[in-house]
Amino acid sequence: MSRRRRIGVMGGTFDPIHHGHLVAASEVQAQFGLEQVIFVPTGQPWQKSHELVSPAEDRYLMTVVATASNPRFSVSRVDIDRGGPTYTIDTLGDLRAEFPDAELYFITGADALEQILSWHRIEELFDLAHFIGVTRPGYSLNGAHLPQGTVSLVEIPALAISSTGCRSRVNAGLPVWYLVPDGIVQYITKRGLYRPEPAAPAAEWGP
Ligand SMILES: Nc1ncnc2c1ncn2[C@@H]1O[C@H](COP(=O)(O)OP(=O)(O)OP(=O)(O)O)[C@@H](O)[C@H]1O
Ligand SMILES: O=C(O)c1ccc[n+]([C@@H]2O[C@H](COP(=O)([O-])O)[C@@H](O)[C@H]2O)c1
Repeated sequence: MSRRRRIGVMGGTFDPIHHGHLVAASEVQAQFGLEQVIFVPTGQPWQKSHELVSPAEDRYLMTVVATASNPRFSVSRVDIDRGGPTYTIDTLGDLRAEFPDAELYFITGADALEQILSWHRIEELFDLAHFIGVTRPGYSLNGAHLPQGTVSLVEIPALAISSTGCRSRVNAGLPVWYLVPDGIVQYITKRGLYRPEPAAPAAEWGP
């Protein structure tokens, strides 16, 4: 009997996307034999409403640039195009409609997994996808608070990189080479992201 297609979903704010995200997706892809991993940049991440988040189009384009070289990676606009606050229940609903014959594997770092019970309509989420928690330096990986059988815990190479750290470094004039892919360093510079002065709105982009 043939196995159902397995598709990974890597949701994130990706402000900016960094090698921690890419290694997590790559490791889970390999360990679970996923046909592809779809990166899904958030629209408005409602639990970060107190934080200044870069325009969705910048985060989307950085995600496209960072994943372009891996044939098993792709990027979805579902959360951005839906508009409003992003809830994973909607992300998974849209992706299930797009891939009705696939099993979905939603990838989260240990920090996100700790908070998952605060997510919107959490009790329904576990019916839509299998959850994979990956190790992240500074956080302990534990699924004891979650219903049995809903989450797999996976050890990945430890990369102590965060988007917050990358933004702070750019803001302080420090390099982010090798923390993010080369194209992302160039994108950040070109768009003036994370500098003390705000970036121009996407509508004002010139050639
Ligand atoms: N270094 C890392 N190792 C493992 N997982 C990570 C790492 N960085 C982020 N993740 C996971 O990737 C997903 C998306 O993360 P997100 O885009 O919020 O990045 P972040 O670095 O946590 O950002 P910020 O510092 O702005 O909160 C989350 O599930 C998060 O736990
Ligand atoms: O559904 C929710 O209520 C919910 C709350 C917080 C985070 N999430 C999702 O978790 C993923 C990582 O989010 P973040 O904020 O750590 O970048 C991303 O896909 C978010 O949409 C989802």
